[in-house]
Amino acid sequence: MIALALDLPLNQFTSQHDPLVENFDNFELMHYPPITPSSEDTTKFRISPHTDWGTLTLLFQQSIGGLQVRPPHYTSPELDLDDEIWTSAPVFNDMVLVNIGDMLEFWTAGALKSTWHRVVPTALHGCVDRYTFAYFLHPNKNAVLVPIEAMKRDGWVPRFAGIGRTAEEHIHARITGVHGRREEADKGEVGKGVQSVVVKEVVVQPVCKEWADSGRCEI
Ligand SMILES: O=C(O)CCC(=O)C(=O)O
Ligand SMILES: [Fe+2]
Repeated sequence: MIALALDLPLNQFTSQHDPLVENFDNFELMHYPPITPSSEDTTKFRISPHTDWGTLTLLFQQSIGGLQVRPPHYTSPELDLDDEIWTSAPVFNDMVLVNIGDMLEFWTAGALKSTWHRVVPTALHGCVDRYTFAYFLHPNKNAVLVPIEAMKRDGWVPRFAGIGRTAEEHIHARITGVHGRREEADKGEVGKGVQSVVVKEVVVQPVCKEWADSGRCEI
């Protein structure tokens, strides 16, 4: 459908996602324990701003909320994540939320943007466990990350230094960005996993008396 929408050959992307070729697809179950009133985490991101590394991410969420997205108007690798207006993503228990990842941004020369997103604490995070299922769809690990000929355009500034790298090289670069030494990482790659940034405007409010007393409450 994405190929169709972009007027590209219908196998443009499916050919890069061959089930017989090794890839980095993974399926994660994430658990965010309730935040207790005394917890320092009440002022921090639950997941700091990042983009996903693959082609698409399918998110199966509960109605707890907390996921926010950044409007996709950036053009420069010099991102200022602090001055942005973030929009809360709607949560529908019976729907799948689809995020565009880095690979599609590479291939479409930024016409499709890898969605910046983060998870912030909301009042409900003080009361209940938050669970998310995420399916991270990745291309063949030897897929090459260059803009598709028909999508090339002047003026596109790639966020990553790695135009022409393979999907596997991109994943390794991003892992280094998150877990490795910062000076070895591309600028755009520092993000997910960096838990030390404080969100000053977000305060978790107790939504029920029990929570204020015990740190847990019944919904
Ligand atoms: O838990 C969520 O809602 C988002 C998780 C996420 O962005 C990720 O794991 O990449
Ligand atoms: Fe993500």
